[in-house]
Amino acid sequence: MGSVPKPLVAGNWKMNGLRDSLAQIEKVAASEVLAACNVDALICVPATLLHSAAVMTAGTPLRIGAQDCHHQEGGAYTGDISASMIADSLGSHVIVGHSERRMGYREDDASIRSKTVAAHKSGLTAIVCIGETEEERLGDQTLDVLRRQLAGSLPDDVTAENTVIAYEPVWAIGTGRTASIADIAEAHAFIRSELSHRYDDECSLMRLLYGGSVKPSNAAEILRVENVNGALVGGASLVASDFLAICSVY
Ligand SMILES: O=C(CO)COP(=O)(O)O
Repeated sequence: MGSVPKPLVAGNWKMNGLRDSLAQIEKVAASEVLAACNVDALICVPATLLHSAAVMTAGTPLRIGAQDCHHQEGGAYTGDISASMIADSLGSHVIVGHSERRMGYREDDASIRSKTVAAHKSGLTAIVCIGETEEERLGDQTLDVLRRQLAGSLPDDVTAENTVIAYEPVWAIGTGRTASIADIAEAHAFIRSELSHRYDDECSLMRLLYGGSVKPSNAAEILRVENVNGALVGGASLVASDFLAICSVY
């Protein structure tokens, strides 16, 4: 049985950041704090900044990724970008199935699965997001939702290198509310067990990130939970010092 890969702290800038925000990327990439951490660090920027950020961070420990991709390589899909465009812009990862896209663009598990396949075909690591709404949690449906999203969003041939799962309870995103430590532990143990039913030992060790109001003040407690192998960080990833403080838990 292999060992769990190095933890990953991934930032998701969402629809934030103009060219002058690249200064934050530069600070993170050049930081001695980051060089001293035992962590993989990644920031998923808007498509407009992807290539500049990737060029700026070449040769540093910081990787650059995108926030969504189309499932097709190319074609008549106005406004979309493909996984091969992300790879061509030197991005290494892409987030798929974020709840803001599941809800805002009605993306379903099948379309997220095709995006994951497209990401892998272009050599990208897919960060596949899952998570329950507040209504589903209150209705005691959390584990059913996670089981359904995992089953539907993941292809059969994933590996621990090309796929990362991000558990983001929808009600904890951007709200300042985090799930309780017990709830995070339960969800992550459940996800790990679902993976181990479906995949071989090596693969079921893929990284599981927690996301939802992670910030410097709560990161240490959350990242210490068993089966939490890193974080997907929204708001706190926009400021280099906050992002670095989260990375430095490792
Ligand atoms: O959605 C998130 C990351 O993908 C979490 O966002 P916040 O950290 O701002 O709550």
